[in-house]
Amino acid sequence: MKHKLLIVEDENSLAKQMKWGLSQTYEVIIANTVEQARQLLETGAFPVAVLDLGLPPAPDSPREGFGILASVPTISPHTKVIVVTGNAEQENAMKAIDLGAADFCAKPIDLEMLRVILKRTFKIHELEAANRKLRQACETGSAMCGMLGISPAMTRLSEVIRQVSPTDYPVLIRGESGTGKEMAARAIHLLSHREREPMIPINCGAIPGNLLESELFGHEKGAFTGAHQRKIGRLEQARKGTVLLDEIGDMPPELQIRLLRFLQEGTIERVGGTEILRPDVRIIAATHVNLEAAIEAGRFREDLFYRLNVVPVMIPPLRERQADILLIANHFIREEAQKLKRGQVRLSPAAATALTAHSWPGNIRELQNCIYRAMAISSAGVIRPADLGLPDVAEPSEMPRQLPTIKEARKAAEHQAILQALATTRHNISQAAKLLGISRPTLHDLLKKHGIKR
Ligand SMILES: Nc1ncnc2c1ncn2[C@@H]1O[C@H](COP(=O)(O)OP(=O)(O)OP(=O)(O)O)[C@@H](O)[C@H]1O
Repeated sequence: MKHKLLIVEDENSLAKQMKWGLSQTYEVIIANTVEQARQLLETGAFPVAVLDLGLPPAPDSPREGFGILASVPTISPHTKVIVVTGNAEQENAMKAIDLGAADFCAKPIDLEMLRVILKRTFKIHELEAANRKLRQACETGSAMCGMLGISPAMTRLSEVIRQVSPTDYPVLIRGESGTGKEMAARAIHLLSHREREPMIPINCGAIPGNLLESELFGHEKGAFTGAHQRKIGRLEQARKGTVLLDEIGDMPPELQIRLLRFLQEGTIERVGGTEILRPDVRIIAATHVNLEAAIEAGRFREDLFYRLNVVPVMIPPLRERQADILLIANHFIREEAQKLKRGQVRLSPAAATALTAHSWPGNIRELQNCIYRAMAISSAGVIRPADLGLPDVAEPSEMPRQLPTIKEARKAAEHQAILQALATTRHNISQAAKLLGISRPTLHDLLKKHGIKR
């Protein structure tokens, strides 16, 4: 389904040209007047709007455009606005950004440029929508901003996240691939005072060094060949929000110096610019590599490491939080069943055992893929070990590093058995009690003892 795009433009020929150029990607709707624009925005159906500032009755001044822009937070708070300005109206563009526009595009419109800006703006809208969803999950208290987990390791992690969120300190999140580092960063953002502003993630390993520089810090028009327009970098764009620097270990050395300067002095300059800017953003960095080894090898600056590592947050691998496996697996099953419009789907007891016995080298992402695959091939609403691609009975691949005491082992086994029974019976207490060979009241007592919520 195409995203809806509102274009507010009184010049018919220009409106038609934009519609013609963008209709393949977006469902374009044109408003020629301020009144039409307001009515369409009030429907709340547009993630993004392109707004010409000069509109009748005053087409030669930005007055009407600024008027609409200022009312967007009230009439359609989630719509991102890209303003269109005359070529010589840099000042209006900056004022529009100040009033809350997401970006700007100069006339005459370069459709290629507009496409790039639109793609980015729709992406930001999408990220913010995901943030809102998670915030709702936080508010309902069903999970730590979507982060499910009942294992002791997750309980400790939740505490650290709650402590660090309200501070403005940089945070370094470490953990293996797929353990939930980005999710933890979102939780920190959502529980901070910056929650209503965007959290913008950048994968430092996926963008070549020179592009990463202007992506992060922005550039001025003419800063290098191909820099046709000023570009606002992510640090500026995130205003009052959070920037997540994912795979920070892959950041090139020259950018490490610029980032260090920002962390020390709070200032940046756009590439090719001289203006000193002070973006108000919080930095969260994440890595799955051993940064100490990268420092040793001369690939990562030690001074930057200490600046970023003010609060270290470690996400334990899934194999160290066995109690979470069935909880998270069942969550993915429910989510996927809803998406695929399937009725109830459950794990067979053997599948539940196979899931908990597997060592999950790819962590939660591997578990997620495994469940999605199983949902695609399983039939009759039951997932069996073969659907998961797991052996019927799997031995743990590693010796535990630290042996639990008998008391701890009993408690963990009890906890695990209860979770399995609940997962198998889809939380039917009578059936779960029967499976466990205990009475319903005893099971209720045990649920309370283990802090397991229905
Ligand atoms: N505790 C959790 N509860 C539910 N879902 C989770 C949890 N942790 C992670 N996920 C889900 O697992 C997937 C991987 O998480 P995420 O992208 O945050 O991991 P990551 O460590 O940042 O991965 P990578 O190192 O590959 O960037 C996502 O789909 C996320 O929603």
